[in-house]
Amino acid sequence: MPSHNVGILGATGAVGQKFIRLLENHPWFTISKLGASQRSAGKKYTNAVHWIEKTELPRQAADIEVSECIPDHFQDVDFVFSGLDSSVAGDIEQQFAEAGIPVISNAKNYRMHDQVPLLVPEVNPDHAKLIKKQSFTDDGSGWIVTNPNCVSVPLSMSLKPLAAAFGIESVIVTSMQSVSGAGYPGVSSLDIIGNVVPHIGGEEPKVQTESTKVLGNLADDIIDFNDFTIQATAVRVPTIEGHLLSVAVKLNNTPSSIQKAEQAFTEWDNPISDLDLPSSPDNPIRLYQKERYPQPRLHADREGGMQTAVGRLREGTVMDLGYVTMAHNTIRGAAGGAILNAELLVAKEYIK
Ligand SMILES: NC(=O)C1=CN([C@@H]2O[C@H](COP(=O)(O)OP(=O)(O)OC[C@H]3O[C@@H](n4cnc5c(N)ncnc54)[C@H](OP(=O)(O)O)[C@@H]3O)[C@@H](O)[C@H]2O)C=CC1
Ligand SMILES: N[C@@H](CC(=O)OP(=O)(O)O)C(=O)O
Repeated sequence: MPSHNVGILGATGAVGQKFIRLLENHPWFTISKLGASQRSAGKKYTNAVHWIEKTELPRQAADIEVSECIPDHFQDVDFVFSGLDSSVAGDIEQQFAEAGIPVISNAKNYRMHDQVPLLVPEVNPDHAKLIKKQSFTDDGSGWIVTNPNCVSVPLSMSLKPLAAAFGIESVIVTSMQSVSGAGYPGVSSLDIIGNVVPHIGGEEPKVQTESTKVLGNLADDIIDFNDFTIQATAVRVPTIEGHLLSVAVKLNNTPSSIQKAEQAFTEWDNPISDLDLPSSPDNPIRLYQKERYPQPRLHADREGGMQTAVGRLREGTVMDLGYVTMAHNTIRGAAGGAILNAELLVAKEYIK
């Protein structure tokens, strides 16, 4: 696979740092530009960033001079990843796409746009075709692809096998979200230590819509959203990484036994397994049988933080099934998910 030069917008943020760590020694992508706000521009990355990753700041990134997020400064990259703050991501990402620089974004701004794929490679790889409908540039060179919110990722991944086997009518989900989801410095320690905060601003509407787009059907260049309904409650809990979701689901066709529901997970075929993408987990969904699993501290890092865990699968009393699911919010739910999207788009030759 040819090597690609990439830029990172929002490189100094919590998600930007995760991009830098995950791209160290990436076989296809080399970081050549880093962008952040005026506050950081002109400084060496090592002096601009407050590094919060457990691993050493990669040498190659440490010495890069941070640029403002202006397309002219990024002319030598093949595409950019965006971990920008959503208050600025909309305008900046549009400017890059209009300048003919593809944007693989983790921000929420374009997720629900008609022509923007909301991609989870194992769930809706075909939605990438929407790229060709975008009109940021006359020649189609600039476009935007997004990944879903860090709750919508494990929700979509875990619903996919059930949707394929039984169809989904409705979902009730409660997400127990780790503090890293709020970035750095994030939630005040006085609010979260020894406590649970039963509200995360703006989160529930995203969770209630994004997975119906991800699980929608693309026909004639239009996504027909899946018609299941979702009721979401988003809660901040004092874990550090890994969002754990409690899910209850009503299906169109009730499985005849819990074993049939288990089979939906264990026999589900990963549609991109043949592509051998560098960040692709061997087992994108792991079904745990132990009643006390999955747990954020024990399992969020499995398969490089790219695996979605499912457990406590059981018959429901009000709905058909209950289960829990969990994924690493800043890897699978953010930077790692965006990198997997980029790998898919290289393999499918949207990025040349
Ligand atoms: N944390 C998480 O788990 C997840 C986060 N996200 C999303 O990812 C994005 C980033 O989140 P996070 O990393 O936590 O946020 P941070 O606040 O940690 O980082 C924001 C980044 O945006 C840059 N920035 C801010 N203002 C400007 C500006 N005017 N021009 C250019 N760059 C600017 C900052 O640069 P500087 O340092 O110079 O200020 C910094 O690099 C958000 O959209 C968030 O919603 C999505 C999923 C999960
Ligand atoms: N709101 C999420 C993180 C986030 O920034 O989500 P989004 O990418 O949808 O804005 C959390 O707190 O865990």
